[in-house]
Amino acid sequence: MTKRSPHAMTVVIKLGTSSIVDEKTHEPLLPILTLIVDTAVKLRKSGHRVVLVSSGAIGVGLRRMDVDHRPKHLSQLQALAAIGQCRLMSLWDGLFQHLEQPIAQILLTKNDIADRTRYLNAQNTFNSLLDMGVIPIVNENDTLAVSEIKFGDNDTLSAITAAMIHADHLFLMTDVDCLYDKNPRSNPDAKPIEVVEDISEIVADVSSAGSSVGTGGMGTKLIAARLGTSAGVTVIITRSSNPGNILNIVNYLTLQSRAGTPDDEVEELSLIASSTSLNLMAPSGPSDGPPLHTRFLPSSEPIRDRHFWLLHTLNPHGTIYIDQGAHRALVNKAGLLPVGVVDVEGNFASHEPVRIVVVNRLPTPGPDGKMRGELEEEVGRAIVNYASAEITRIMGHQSHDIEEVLGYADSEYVANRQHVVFFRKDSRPPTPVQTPAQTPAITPGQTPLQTPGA
Ligand SMILES: N[C@@H](CCC(=O)OP(=O)(O)O)C(=O)O
Repeated sequence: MTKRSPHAMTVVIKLGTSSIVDEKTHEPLLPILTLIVDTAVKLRKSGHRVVLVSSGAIGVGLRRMDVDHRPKHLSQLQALAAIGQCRLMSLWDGLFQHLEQPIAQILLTKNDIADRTRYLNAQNTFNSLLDMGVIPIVNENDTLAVSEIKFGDNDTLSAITAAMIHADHLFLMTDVDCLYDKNPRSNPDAKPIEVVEDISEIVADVSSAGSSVGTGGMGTKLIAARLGTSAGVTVIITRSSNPGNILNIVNYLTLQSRAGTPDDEVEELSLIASSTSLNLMAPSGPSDGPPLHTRFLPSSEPIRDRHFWLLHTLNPHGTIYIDQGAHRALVNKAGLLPVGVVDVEGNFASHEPVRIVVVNRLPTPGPDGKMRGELEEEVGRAIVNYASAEITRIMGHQSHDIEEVLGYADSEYVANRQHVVFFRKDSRPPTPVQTPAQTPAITPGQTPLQTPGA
């Protein structure tokens, strides 16, 4: 087992398909992979815990089978992923082997972690591997995943992984340095966005699509940033062709977080930096400081563990509409009583996750100033004590009537308070990923962000 340094950070590095294989030839991009391996091992040697989230199975499979284009059929994609994943891992293992760094493969589907026990098992396995000094390499289990149980893109998978293991930093490596306030290609005065404090305040131009072999793009990175920061992870977008930036940024952030700590500790960190051939005092960015990147600051009230799991890893099976009184009661820590339920949608069983939507029946002025009779807002998620058919029968009733209505009463609550979780402003789930042409701005707000591709 490796002894943990007091300054050890847990760092997740996500590499998309376009950083792993050439977009046209699908040949592995060995220079980038080698530099990532070098960086990951240096981080390990500095005492940090490292997880790689590596796409590329389908890309490597395309090369192996000499197929030019990503096929449309799911079973063909899954077959290519099965072919490519073992070659991808053998590529990583070969490179890490040179530096005597053990690795492990973890393949996940959303279904694997929707079950609480399996989620905890995955978390324990990650922790054991990290304690053993191993670098886990994660990918979606493409061969098994169908749309209902898919994370969909590895940006989201990396954010869920980072949240699960309480990572300090998540690096989303991409083909641009950072986000800009304007498109830098057409606006020479475009300024890099270095720090994003509140992701819900920004409008993102997400027209930078993913590569022709991957599924992600800048839109999914912002979604991942929202997920990661809500769980207390600092999310960083930086250029994948220069993985050495990761070391500089981690050391910069470590020093920054220890500002005001005794000199001997800072000296120790500087020694770590110099042992990894870094000169913290010599900036490689455009101004004093770390290399160019966009850093999304973590929430000061992170949603972790059970609450994160409930909000983000479960696909809701239906919706319960509640009135404002029930909402107030939930906010004040009471359970959800049937009397506060006004409608039910979907077909779900007891103990399944559902959306909680508050219905405001009082006429209220809409954003355009016009009065609206009814406003609905999804406020959170819950695991219910009753099935949809049962809730439809008991809604609007007092709890003491449940037995009379159903013939039995398993609980006085439709959902116990500890099984209800509310979204915070920064953690509301995003709308499903759409194609770039359809993708709207992520959140209405003040600051437009752009990428050079936009
Ligand atoms: N799991 C898939 C990759 C998913 C995907 O396309 O992710 P990305 O390249 O990050 O947009 C694979 O290994 O090919």
